[in-house]
Amino acid sequence: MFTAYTADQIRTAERALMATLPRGTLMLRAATGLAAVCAAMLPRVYGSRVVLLVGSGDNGGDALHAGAVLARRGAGVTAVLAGSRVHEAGLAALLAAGGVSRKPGGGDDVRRAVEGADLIVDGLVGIGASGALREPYAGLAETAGHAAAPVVAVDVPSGVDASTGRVEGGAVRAAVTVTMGALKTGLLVDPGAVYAGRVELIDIGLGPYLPGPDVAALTRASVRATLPRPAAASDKYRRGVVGVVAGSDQYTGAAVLAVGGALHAGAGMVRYAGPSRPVGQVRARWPEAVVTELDEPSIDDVGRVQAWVLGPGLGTGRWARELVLRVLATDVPVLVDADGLNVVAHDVSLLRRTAPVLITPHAGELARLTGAARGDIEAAPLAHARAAAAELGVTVLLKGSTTVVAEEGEPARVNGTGTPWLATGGTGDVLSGIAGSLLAQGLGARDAGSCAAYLHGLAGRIAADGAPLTAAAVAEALPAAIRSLDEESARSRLP
Ligand SMILES: NC(=O)C1=CN([C@@H]2O[C@H](COP(=O)(O)OP(=O)(O)OC[C@H]3O[C@@H](n4cnc5c(N)ncnc54)[C@H](OP(=O)(O)O)[C@@H]3O)[C@@H](O)[C@H]2O)[C@@H](O)CC1
Ligand SMILES: Nc1ncnc2c1ncn2[C@@H]1O[C@H](COP(=O)(O)OP(=O)(O)O)[C@@H](O)[C@H]1O
Ligand SMILES: [K+]
Repeated sequence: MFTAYTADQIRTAERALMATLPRGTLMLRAATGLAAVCAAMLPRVYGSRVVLLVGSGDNGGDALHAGAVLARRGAGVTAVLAGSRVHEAGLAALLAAGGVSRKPGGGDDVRRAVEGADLIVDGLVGIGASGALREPYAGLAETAGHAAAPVVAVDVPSGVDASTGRVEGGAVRAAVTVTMGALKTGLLVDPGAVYAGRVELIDIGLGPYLPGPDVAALTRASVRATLPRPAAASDKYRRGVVGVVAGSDQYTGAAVLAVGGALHAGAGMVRYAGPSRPVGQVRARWPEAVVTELDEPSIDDVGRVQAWVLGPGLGTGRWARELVLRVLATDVPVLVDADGLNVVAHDVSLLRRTAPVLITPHAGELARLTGAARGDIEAAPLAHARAAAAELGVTVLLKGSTTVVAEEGEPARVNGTGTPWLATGGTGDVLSGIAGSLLAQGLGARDAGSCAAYLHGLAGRIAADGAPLTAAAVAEALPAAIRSLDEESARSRLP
């Protein structure tokens, strides 16, 4: 499991560690690691042109010391000193190594240097930043964004709030973020995660001083350890039976896709219940599913299940409302998605029940549930998922380019295994089938949601492989995704 922390948590840990070490030690550890990542990104260090964007704090100090290392190896290093102050020891080290410094006000000089660079190091601000980038930092971030060279962000991309991932105004778009001591929450959640690129973690000895994490991200190993596997004595009932109440005569595909996700995620059996048209399609596509055609909105004849998937393509009329009431009245875990959420939006007290509830909204669906504006949710998904979990008393899986799973009293989980190719109709239906299947196999709502998001993202990558995917292909790629958990190499932008 990767763990990540807020800026305050990092600062407290750093202070405790620093008290045990000679002054300057931590920055030299950080700068040494940073220089190594930079060097590895250059075809050759000798003769390359490196531009450091340097702010007034220790983030700039890291960049300057790393620049000194690169200059000693023969790189031409130019530091653009953007702040009213500068880290004096860092600047002295750079100049002693043969680097040069410029002021951003120096006409076209700085722009030309940035545009002609082979590598740009963003040391404007780190965890000491507050609010939107001010000038001249904001202008430099924009200039760097137009340059051809890759940008390495020091600790966090400047303009991204390290604690929340919020971006007010502009921010540096990094190819790689070299983060010191521990991951920051803002590197894992949207929109910050989009700006961070690949994340490299430099160990500066902070580990023993860190508190419990703010958020966590599953790894291949943690998913492998959490996923239920059939034992020698398993039978289909003991592996877990999942019921799917989805689809309508208008939306038949959602039923097919949710059942497809459920079938490929390891449940012993999938029961599907719906009206005649989706029933026909589910039967034709998935002969493995046990299907009940409903003449009335009742689940009395569907048989026993260990968890329900409720909502994809269900519609929002009387039929749907009745089914939502009946499924939520059972005493097993329920996953509520899509139209199921649109139905309960009229009365969120329906979600208060003794057995677990996992809801899987995208930002628009969460907006309908909580009354928050969709744009506000997209700007701060973690905060909104947490607030919704507390307010509604459920586990919230908020979908997006990174997915957040929040449950009151627990560190939130974040997932970034997906690919933008997943932004296509029906992939959410597959996700609900996967998560419901894991609930039926006995995982708690937080584990079921976060493992489902992890596997869905991995299956999306396998299905896409650099080209458009279909939601059905994501369901079918799930076994390959589960098999790949045993592979050494991780398909992740995280360390
Ligand atoms: N502590 C440690 O042990 C270690 C720390 N390490 C490193 O130190 C970094 C933290 O350094 P830090 O605390 O000096 O803060 P930092 O992020 O450089 O910037 C603060 C200054 O920026 C400014 N500023 C703020 N907001 C702004 C805005 N919106 N727009 C423009 N300017 C803004 C403001 O300056 P002012 O405006 O007052 O001139 C403020 O004082 C950390 O991220 C890591 O890289 C590593 O070496 C490992 C060991
Ligand atoms: N840019 C993206 N990067 C990674 N995953 C994405 C991206 N956009 C969407 N997704 C994922 O695709 C799925 C879309 O689900 P949803 O919005 O419910 O679509 P639908 O209702 O069409 O099934 C979610 O799992 C979401 O996390
Ligand atoms: K930075």
